[in-house]
Amino acid sequence: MYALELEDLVMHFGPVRAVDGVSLRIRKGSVVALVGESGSGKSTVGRSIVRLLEPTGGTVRLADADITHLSRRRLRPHRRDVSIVFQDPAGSLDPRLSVGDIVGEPLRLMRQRDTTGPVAEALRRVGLRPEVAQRSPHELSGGQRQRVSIARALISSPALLVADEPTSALDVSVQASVLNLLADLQRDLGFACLFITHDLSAVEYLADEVAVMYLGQLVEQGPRERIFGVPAHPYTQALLSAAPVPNPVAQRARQPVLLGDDLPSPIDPPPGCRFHTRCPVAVEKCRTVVPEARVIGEGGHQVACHLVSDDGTGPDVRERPGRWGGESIQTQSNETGVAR
Ligand SMILES: Nc1ncnc2c1ncn2[C@@H]1O[C@H](COP(=O)(O)OP(=O)(O)OP(=O)(O)O)[C@@H](O)[C@H]1O
Repeated sequence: MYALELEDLVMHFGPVRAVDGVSLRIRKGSVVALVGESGSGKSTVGRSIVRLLEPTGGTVRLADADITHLSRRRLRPHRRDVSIVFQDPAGSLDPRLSVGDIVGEPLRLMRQRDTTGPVAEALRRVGLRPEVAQRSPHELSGGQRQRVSIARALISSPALLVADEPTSALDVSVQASVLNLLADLQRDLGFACLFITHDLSAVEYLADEVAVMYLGQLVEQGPRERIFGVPAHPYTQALLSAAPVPNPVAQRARQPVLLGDDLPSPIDPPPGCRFHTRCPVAVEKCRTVVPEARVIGEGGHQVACHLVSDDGTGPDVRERPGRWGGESIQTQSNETGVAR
């Protein structure tokens, strides 16, 4: 039933607690977006799933197989279960190889000898002509290179694709076409996808579910309509308030909640709720007690916040636009969480 199950995933780099207890499931054929600001640990989750990293703790299960600590050799049979597309196609494609060799490599690693036909088909699927197989990746544009990495990722028909900011290094003019391509391929081929992104409009367009990450942990997850319609966590609300909307009139009327300060260091995360140092509505409990994730609504909508009640009601920080964070919290919020 699930293409991916993460249970309490932990990934530390020495003292850096990049990922600190992430539990997430992706149903076969569904798209889950992983959002959160830069440095929250999204790429580290992605790299752990494809086992470019060996997790410090927890479990990674692909199509029912626990791959958390498998050796390179024992991972080989699971290559068909998952592929990854990186942000920067220039950095992820070996310039010494032809496009054909790059796209066909996953099949060769699975001991398939003649890859010409599948490579041509994979290129066609991503909108490139078969002749591109003879070219070198550096002769291609950024958008074409990203199509090559998508062709390579999908040639083995993986059950799960991890797409790590697949369009954010591209020229704005080609971002939409690559995003459309991914959406079409996902619909036609039916793979599940973990879509890591900053771009909330892309999330609304592509994702079935959304998981919101803050400083190594998930603060909220659930169906897309719930996350966009009734976001419960103050961090999710702040993220949504700052995202651009397509309508320029609505855009001008919007007043974002600006989170002051930078993301705290994952070396020494704040005690209690990790978001409390920047939260406009934090109360004393938030500074000391770690909030557990609880289901608050349909579709498994979960949130980890003391201030949200079991039926999902709670403060909406979008009613308090402006700049928040750092010392301002100490003086602007009181014990009931109401700003003075
Ligand atoms: N190999 C590493 N060694 C030490 N620290 C690392 C390593 N990789 C990532 N980190 C740290 O882990 C934290 C999470 O990084 P990660 O790249 O996963 O975040 P992210 O949410 O994907 O950010 P971005 O959107 O900028 O890619 C950051 O503080 C980062 O500096």
